[in-house]
Amino acid sequence: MNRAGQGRTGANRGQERRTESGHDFVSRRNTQSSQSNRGGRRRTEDTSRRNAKGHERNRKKSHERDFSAAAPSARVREADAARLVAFEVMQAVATEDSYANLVMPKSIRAHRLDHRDAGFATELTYGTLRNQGYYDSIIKHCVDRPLEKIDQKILTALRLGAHQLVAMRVPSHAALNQTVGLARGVIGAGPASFINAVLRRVSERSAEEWRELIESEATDDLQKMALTKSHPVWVVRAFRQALAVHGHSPQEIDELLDADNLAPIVNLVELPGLGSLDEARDKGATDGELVAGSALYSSGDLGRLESVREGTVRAQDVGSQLVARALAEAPLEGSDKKWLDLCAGPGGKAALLGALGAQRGAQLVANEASAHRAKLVSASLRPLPQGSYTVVTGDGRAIEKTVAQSKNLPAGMEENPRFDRVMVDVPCSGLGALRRRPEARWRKTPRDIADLLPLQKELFDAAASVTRSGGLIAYVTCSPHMAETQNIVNDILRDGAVELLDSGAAVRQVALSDESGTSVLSGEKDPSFAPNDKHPEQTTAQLWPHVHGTDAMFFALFRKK
Ligand SMILES: C[S@@+](CC[C@H](N)C(=O)[O-])C[C@H]1O[C@@H](n2cnc3c(N)ncnc32)[C@H](O)[C@@H]1O
Repeated sequence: MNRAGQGRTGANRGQERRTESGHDFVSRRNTQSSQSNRGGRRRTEDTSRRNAKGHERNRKKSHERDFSAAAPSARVREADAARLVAFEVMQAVATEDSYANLVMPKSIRAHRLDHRDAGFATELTYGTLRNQGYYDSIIKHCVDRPLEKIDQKILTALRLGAHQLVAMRVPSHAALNQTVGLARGVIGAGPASFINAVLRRVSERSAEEWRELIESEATDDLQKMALTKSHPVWVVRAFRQALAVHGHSPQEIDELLDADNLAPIVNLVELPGLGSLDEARDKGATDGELVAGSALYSSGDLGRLESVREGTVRAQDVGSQLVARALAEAPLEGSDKKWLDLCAGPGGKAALLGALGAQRGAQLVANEASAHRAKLVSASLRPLPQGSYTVVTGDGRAIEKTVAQSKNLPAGMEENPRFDRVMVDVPCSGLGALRRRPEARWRKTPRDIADLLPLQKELFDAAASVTRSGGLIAYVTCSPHMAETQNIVNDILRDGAVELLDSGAAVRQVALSDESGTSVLSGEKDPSFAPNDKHPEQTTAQLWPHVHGTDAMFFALFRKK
């Protein structure tokens, strides 16, 4: 006789587990569907329940739900692996200052998540990190104490639960039971019942009702935007100012913040002369629309591409590709054999620069202050021809000394090196890469930016001091914050050692062209801005996630006098 549950296949069992755990999800917040969802009341009008295929059936109203009706013996007592990964990564970010994008792949591997569960864990982690400020505003309504008084692990579980309830199409019972199960497994029974009570309160309002409530609490438009788009107020203010300064309407701030809250598609670059995107194309990659040699890849694990494993094809934001190419291709009179990347770690731009240089017989010195990151630069440059590059470790402000003491410079560079092209991609706030490093917005403060400014200027000065007369220097930051961009440029120009070139033209020139031969970065997509009426040809260039689909990369190209 067949007893219930007997005779199920492994596949059946997997399917069942997924349905219980709610891993058949669709992200709701910050997507087209979330916007169209706004009009609908999830709780009060929607009385159906989703099955594994996403069809809604017999969904009960919130007060009819039986979240805790399960007998104690049937309650989830353990974390499912995907939520455990999300919890671990969130904790590492909160307590160890870790970067989610570095911890996530390791945790996914350690817990052996399959492709689908890895997707769930990634969406859960990144979505929660992006919208953390918004979820905290919601959680504040559901607890009886300030959030600072809540243990970090409990807060992490609450944020994860809030994201599932408010923004993912995880059935509410699964979001609640599984998150409480996670808490029971990794925090303890007492905290789990607190989390259960708080998340039940979260689930009593629809996503739309929460949005209306949180918006109604804002004291002005800026705060409203900061609350609902989940960015700190000071960041919203800085972005709005940067948009205006770069010739955009401050109204675009809405689109910019939305773009920051969307996961970027992975961009690939083939190292010129060394790699080919053909393998990636065979696996579904499509050619990039902004720059040659790039492709968009959304077919999962990059490690399955041999070209990626060998390092000749790499994941790299298109903004980074554009600025590296813009420096490499900008017109230069005279010698063009010695190139320098002053702040090279982990080596993304250095690899592209080095490959472009090697095609023209130029040699690259890649410097990095941190020994650990210098190793990453060496790994990144390994596919380049031997003798075409050297990695050195030292404070960029002492580059002259570092180069003079280096034992393994490319031949011909030993004595009094003066460089022809120099990249200064300064350490910065990273506010331009919030799509990829969602936690940075909560971690950085205006004070951090103020602390970086002297270093940024000093690194540029050191770069200029080892550039030959007539040589080119690119000042690059992955931030649109005025203090790190335009203000530094003004400081640099005040010293008079360099002149600003048409940086926008340099970027436009390396972008793809349409059928009529016009750069795709013209018109509304032109990244350049002329700050000076007397010299309109002297421009800086700012890329934007909502306009170009890139990181908010800033580029200013100078010529040494
Ligand atoms: C924005 S990242 C560079 C990114 C790199 N260009 C790439 O595309 O992969 C800045 C780098 O500067 C390094 N750095 C920080 N302080 C430095 C200093 N005083 N001298 C040289 N490099 C420094 C950081 O360790 C970091 O690796």
